[in-house]
Amino acid sequence: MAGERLDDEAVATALVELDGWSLVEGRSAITKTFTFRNFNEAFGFMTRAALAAEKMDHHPEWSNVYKTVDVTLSTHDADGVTDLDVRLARKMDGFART
Ligand SMILES: C[C@H](O)[C@H](O)[C@H]1CNC2=NC(N)=NC(=O)C2=N1
Repeated sequence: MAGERLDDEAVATALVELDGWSLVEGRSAITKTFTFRNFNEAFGFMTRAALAAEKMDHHPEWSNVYKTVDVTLSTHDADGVTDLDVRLARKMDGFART
């Protein structure tokens, strides 16, 4: 279900089309800090992302402080970054723009 783990080079290629994501040092995962105007926007983003994640059956590691949301994506079943992470990252970027 989760698909193949991408190697670092494939992840780097995938990161090019994403906005502001980077590779986590020391593990196969990608990360981004989203900063919003206020808590309401941050939590609205989390709500949309949570519903999308649940629909995909693919869940983020994340934390929220006031108007920032720190997100790390990795596929635990594959022990690394897969296409699912790239797809969820793309959706999150879309939710953050609206
Ligand atoms: C049983 C269930 O489908 C799996 O445990 C799913 C749930 N959500 C998941 N989320 C993430 N990020 N990685 C996974 O491997 C994963 N596996």
